Amino acid sequence: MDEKATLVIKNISNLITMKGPNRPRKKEEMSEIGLIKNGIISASKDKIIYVGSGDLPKDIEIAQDAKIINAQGKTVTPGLIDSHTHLVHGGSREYELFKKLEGKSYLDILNSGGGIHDTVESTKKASFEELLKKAEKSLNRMLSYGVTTVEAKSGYGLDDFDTELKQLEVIRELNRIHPIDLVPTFLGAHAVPKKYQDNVDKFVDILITEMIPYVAEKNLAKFCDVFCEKGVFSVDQSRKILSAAKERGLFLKIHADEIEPLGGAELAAELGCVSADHLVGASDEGLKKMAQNNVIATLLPTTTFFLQSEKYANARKMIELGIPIALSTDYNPGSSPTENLQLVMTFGALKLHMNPREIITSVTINAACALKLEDKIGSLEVGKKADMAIFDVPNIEYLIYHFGVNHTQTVIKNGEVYDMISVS
Ligand SMILES: O=C(O)CC1=NCN=C1
Ligand SMILES: [Zn+2]
Repeated sequence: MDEKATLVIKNISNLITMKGPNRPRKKEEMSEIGLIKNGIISASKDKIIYVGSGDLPKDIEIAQDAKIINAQGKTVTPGLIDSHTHLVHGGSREYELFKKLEGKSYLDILNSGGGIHDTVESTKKASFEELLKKAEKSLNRMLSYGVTTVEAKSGYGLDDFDTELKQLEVIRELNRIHPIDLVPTFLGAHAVPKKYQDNVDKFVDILITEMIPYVAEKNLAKFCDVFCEKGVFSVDQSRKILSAAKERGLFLKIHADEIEPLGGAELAAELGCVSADHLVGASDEGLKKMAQNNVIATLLPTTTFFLQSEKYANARKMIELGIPIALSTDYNPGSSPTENLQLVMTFGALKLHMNPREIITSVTINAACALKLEDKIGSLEVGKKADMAIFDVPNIEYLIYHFGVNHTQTVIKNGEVYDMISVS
């Protein structure tokens, strides 16, 4: 073999490879995680060159300056993937939490001019540098949780296109300077701007004729997303926006049926969205159509928790129907102010009743598929990116069970080693 090993992780008590087809895993496949006991994995620079058990084959030469890590008693997984975040934003909305505790709903606050509109103001006022520094701090936290790829949306400029573009340019700069790989999503249709409250269709036209063509032409986003929700964008308006984006070559995502069962799941199936996200209120009909059209369900249980709802997305029904599940933080200042994807995994168990293997699948290969990156990441197989997390836990069950703390010992990103302090 001509590539020298620059990294070897050996004596891995639990090596979770996620070996399998490079497509969204569904039903029982979600419980097949490619576990190797006493595993060994090796990389040459940023690519995986060997995965197995025991020792490296004799024909693999180890470079003089290779990093050798002993993972006895540890669990190694593919780098975790957070496939739905509002990473780049100004300000914060801690005061909103206490309004909700007084009984105000998320939509009450939004429709009375607060919520997303407050973050729009803060993001508009924030400089490029301030947004970059704030997002960089969150990315460092995400890396510390074992996350190696993150989707990041615009959506706090709305009709102020310069602010939408500022967000997308911050994401592009973060991609250049930070180890984590970011995937940009245009979410100009995140809320109806105040000045278009009485003429929503006018704003829809501006999105379709001006913003989306520009974002697509400048290659500033891979996905287009829309907040399809009662009092935000209707199914028809969402259809127009996403259809225009599809015509311009963007892949599609949709915030669907987060609070009210509007028909976002049905629309996701109709348009061939890569993923439909939230789905707390999704209809049985909509879920069936998603299954028939291979739409991934990206579930965001910490959002449901933070909105103090007792009704969680019906993950068990979705898995039964054959819908692939991804899990994500939905990190944002209003409804899920946490970067902790490990905590989301615990919610996957306690609130979505998923088993530990389904949960690992949902933050690795299925999340990679939700970003159309399954050929590069999401499993530990020869030729894929050397993106891995070493958790200081005896097995994946412990990673999910001992919650609210950070179990990461080391993160490997593109073959580079980032040691974290971890107390299991
Ligand atoms: O409130 C926010 O800033 C983010 C969000 N968009 C749709 N649901 C939550
Ligand atoms: Zn969201």
